[in-house]
Amino acid sequence: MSKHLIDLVNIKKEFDGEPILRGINLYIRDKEFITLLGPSGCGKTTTLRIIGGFETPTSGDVLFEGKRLNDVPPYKREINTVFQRYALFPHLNVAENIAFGLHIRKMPADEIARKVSRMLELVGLKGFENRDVTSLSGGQQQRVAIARALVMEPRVLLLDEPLGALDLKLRKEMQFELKRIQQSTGITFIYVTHDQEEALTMSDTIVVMNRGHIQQIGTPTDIYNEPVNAFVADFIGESNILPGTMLKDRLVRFCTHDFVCVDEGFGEMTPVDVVIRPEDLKITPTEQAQLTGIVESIVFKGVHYEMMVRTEHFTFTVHSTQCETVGKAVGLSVDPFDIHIMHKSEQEGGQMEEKR
Ligand SMILES: Nc1ncnc2c1ncn2[C@@H]1O[C@H](COP(=O)(O)OP(=O)(O)OP(=O)(O)O)[C@@H](O)[C@H]1O
Repeated sequence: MSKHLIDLVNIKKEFDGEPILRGINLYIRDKEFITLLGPSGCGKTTTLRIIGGFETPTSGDVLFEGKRLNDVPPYKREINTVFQRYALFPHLNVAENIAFGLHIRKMPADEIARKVSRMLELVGLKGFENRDVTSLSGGQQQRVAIARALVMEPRVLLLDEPLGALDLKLRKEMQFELKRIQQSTGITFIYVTHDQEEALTMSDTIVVMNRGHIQQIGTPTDIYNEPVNAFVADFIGESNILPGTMLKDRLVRFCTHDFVCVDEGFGEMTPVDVVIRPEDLKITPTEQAQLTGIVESIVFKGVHYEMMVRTEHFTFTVHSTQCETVGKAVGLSVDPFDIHIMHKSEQEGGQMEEKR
């Protein structure tokens, strides 16, 4: 999994003079599962459509194995797409839907039958070949749509929020299925979602986007544990983000106290964002704690309790398996390894870090 399959080189896109992509630089490796993740409107779908050839960039190049792809029409690209609203042909049964593209290619019938059968097995729909597609559940229909795209044996599959229309339980199942399908076929998957959990579960690489900029590229662990700025930290998981000042290496001040941290490389007296995940704050007896506060609210979240703890300068979100009581004075402690220091978030982006 090392070769660059696709390169996006300084891609810019404007709609009616409005910049939507502001210089996207990204390489995609052969056989990887890469996810474009970001809030609604950040430009994920536009990026995907440019890769698919459904949209032309205002400037910049799309390369496929080093060759410029800009002027190659979608049907000549070794790329296929699965959309959120899987447009299946309602008058064709499951097998006929999957076989459709192969018929267009005038493939011999026995070969088509073999490929369709393999696809039905791959997506877990063996025995459904003669079913009317309109009689299938949403998840089953989406499997047919995926099989229909995969049977064409593209090098790359583009998936634009393909699970968006499914309920939560089915989504989880399909996430697992898609990952398995991607691994067993070795096809490069470029996946678009605004759901951070989905991105963390499925991807080899996550590209976090905001307002037409890439904010960070990395593995799920990198992105979760080492977000480059407060935007990524906040978007990828709930976080406490506090204004702070770097006093000197490994000493940061926030909430008027000084804390030891492990991050370094910031100048003295640099204003920074201090990011602490809710699960990294430990409730401790007040006399031993670094910070003290009052529990303002408690919500049971299934696996943990989410508590808001108001200290003198900041209200922290704390996740704990132990339930406190509203109004109680508690202490909060945090390990130096769990204090993440970031340069002040540049909301317009520009800050991009690649770690892979
Ligand atoms: N054909 C178009 N004409 C004009 N504006 C467009 C066009 N396509 C997209 N846009 C605008 O570009 C911006 C980015 O859209 P895009 O669909 O790429 O975002 P996204 O990150 O995929 O969001 P979502 O998750 O909501 O689909 C939006 O503001 C959208 O309105």
